[in-house]
Amino acid sequence: MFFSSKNDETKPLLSGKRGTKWNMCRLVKWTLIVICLGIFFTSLWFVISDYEYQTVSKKPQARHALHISSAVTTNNDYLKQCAPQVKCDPYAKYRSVNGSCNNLKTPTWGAANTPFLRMLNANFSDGYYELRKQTNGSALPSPRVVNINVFLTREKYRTDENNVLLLPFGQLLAHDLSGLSNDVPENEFSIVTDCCTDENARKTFSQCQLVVENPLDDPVYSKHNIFCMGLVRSLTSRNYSCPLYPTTFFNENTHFIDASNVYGSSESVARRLRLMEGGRLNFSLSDDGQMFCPFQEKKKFIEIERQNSSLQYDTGDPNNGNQNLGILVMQTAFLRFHNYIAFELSTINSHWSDETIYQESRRIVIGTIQRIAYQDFLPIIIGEDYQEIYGINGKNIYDPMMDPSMAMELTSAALRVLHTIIPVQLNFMNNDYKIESSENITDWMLRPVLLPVKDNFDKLLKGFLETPGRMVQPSYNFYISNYLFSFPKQPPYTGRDLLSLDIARGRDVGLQPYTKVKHLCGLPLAKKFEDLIDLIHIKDINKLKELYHSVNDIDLIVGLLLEKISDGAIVGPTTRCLISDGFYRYKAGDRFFYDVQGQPGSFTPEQLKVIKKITLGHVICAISNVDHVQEAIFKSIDHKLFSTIKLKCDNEFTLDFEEWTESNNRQEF
Ligand code: HEM
Ligand SMILES: [Ca+2]
Repeated sequence: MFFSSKNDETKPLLSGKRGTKWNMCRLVKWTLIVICLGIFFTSLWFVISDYEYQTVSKKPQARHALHISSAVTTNNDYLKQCAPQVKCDPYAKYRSVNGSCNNLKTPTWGAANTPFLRMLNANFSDGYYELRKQTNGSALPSPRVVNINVFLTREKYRTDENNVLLLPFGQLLAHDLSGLSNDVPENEFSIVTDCCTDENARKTFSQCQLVVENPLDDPVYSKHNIFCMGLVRSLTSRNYSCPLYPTTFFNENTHFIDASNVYGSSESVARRLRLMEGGRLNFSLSDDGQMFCPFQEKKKFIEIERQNSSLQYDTGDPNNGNQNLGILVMQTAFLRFHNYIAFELSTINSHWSDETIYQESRRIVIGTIQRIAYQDFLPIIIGEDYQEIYGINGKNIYDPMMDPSMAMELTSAALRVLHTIIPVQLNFMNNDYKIESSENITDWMLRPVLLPVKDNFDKLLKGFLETPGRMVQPSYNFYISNYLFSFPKQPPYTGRDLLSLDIARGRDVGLQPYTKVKHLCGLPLAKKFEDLIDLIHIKDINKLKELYHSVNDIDLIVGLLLEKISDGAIVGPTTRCLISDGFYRYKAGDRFFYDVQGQPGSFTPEQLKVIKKITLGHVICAISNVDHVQEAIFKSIDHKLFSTIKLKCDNEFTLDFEEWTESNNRQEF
């Protein structure tokens, strides 16, 4: 209205070159015009200032000097060439299962089956897909040789102030944020090919380019005449009918922290995992009636059949849910927690539909995981002070300009630095703090058969809480460095080396070498090996000199593992920089983040207060028979010395969902 009247009124003024004769009529007319203009400009001022206020709050948050940004020009190619048209409901209260429509302007941002973000351009020797070479054109050293010479023999058997629980929670988080599958070579009869044993495979299948050569003097494998580790390359966007240049990799899981490994990253998986009754998730019962993820028939496992168990669980993360007993305990814990909340909510609101209970419970579970991730987990990894300075702790920092995608450098290198905390064994402990047994993690990979037996779930949880974790150090434990996924009913040395795998994966996805990423993080550029002295010990620099042609050839994860640990953190500065960047973006780029206000999916302020109080201790108390937990849930506390620090579940960790009562008129459904 206002603008159209403005247009009408201003027309004569703009084209006003007619002769003037001042009369009463004109005076009245001009007085009116002046008044109108006054009103117009005053209103315009208010509109502009309000608009400015709104746009300021919608602009990217003032980024701190520590923040980094992607320097890649091809990140948006997917949007231009392959992204589907997605229609979003801006008023939807619940996040979609596949993560789309979180960002209303770029609906595919953060959705499952969309590309990982690159912080630096891909580094392939042909610019497209071939593995990186050294700067002098020669092949990079075998990842196994790098492990043997730099890391393998320096393991320290020291324990940490953090407990083992940090590990499975960290892994749960890692696989919530990221999923990249192997591109398994199959022959024309769909039979999986082993790149090591099949002579022709290495020539025929490009996927086999990643096989690792074990040296003749390998301390473990050579004794058994094993000179090849059959690693394969990852699925690329081409497998999703999206040919991008250079080769681009898709995240199969939603990039957000949204418990996608509990609920699935697609509608079909989410539907399969639901009971469709009482808002609950589907489950199976063990012989003595305990709840577990649904049992599923042994399924055809990728690569070679390495699972020797008929039992597998169905989870939202088909690739990793059964990987080891630790992550399975977490999968089970959050499945139970969902069903616990669903039961509580259905008791309070007996008229709610299955859908409402499911979505509301899911929203609480996701909020809980996010809260634990940012309040309890992350400060241990990057340091409390740094997290604060970086701006990660800011409240309600949603920024629609923020790309929430997982970075390739983070998932294929920096987050994997936490593989150093994997211990050899997991302890089964009873409520009297007695270790009843211990099992090697590597003996039970993809074999979850131990979990539903007797009280093993509770005993594992208690063991996680009470066992000091492995001290972070530049070396993976010996078992995980040699015996990962050994063949069923075969000796452990038929397994692989996780560190070789991590180095190889970095090359597979085209990561830039360590020095370039370090520089992106604002740290000094290195021209010669000696320039690394600020962060890497001279002894290690000398070892690297023997392996790599130039300082600018060092694999990213190799440099990250060798960096001196930063104050207050358990990782070095480049790892910290990449993790901080990621976790800032997964928060600021998530419209459904639990503390975001003013969105259709926001918790009420009263509900938010409840969410902010739910710790992993509450979750453990709600879903297990563990009866005491410590408030600092990831800290290892000697129960003999500090028995009073352990709090009783019944007294201290009760949950109350009264704020979700519909009759409170706080909710509209
Ligand atoms: C017992 C504990 C763990 C084991 C046995 C384990 C093992 C593995 C294996 C075998 C892979 C696949 C490697 C590849 O093919 O490239 C992997 C990937 C990965 N791991 Fe771990 N891991 C563990 C814990 C953790 C933890 C605590 C973190 C970090 C908090 C972590 C972060 C990652 C990440 C980010 C990936 C890449 C995920 C993807 O995109 O698919 N892992 N891990
Ligand atoms: Ca996710």
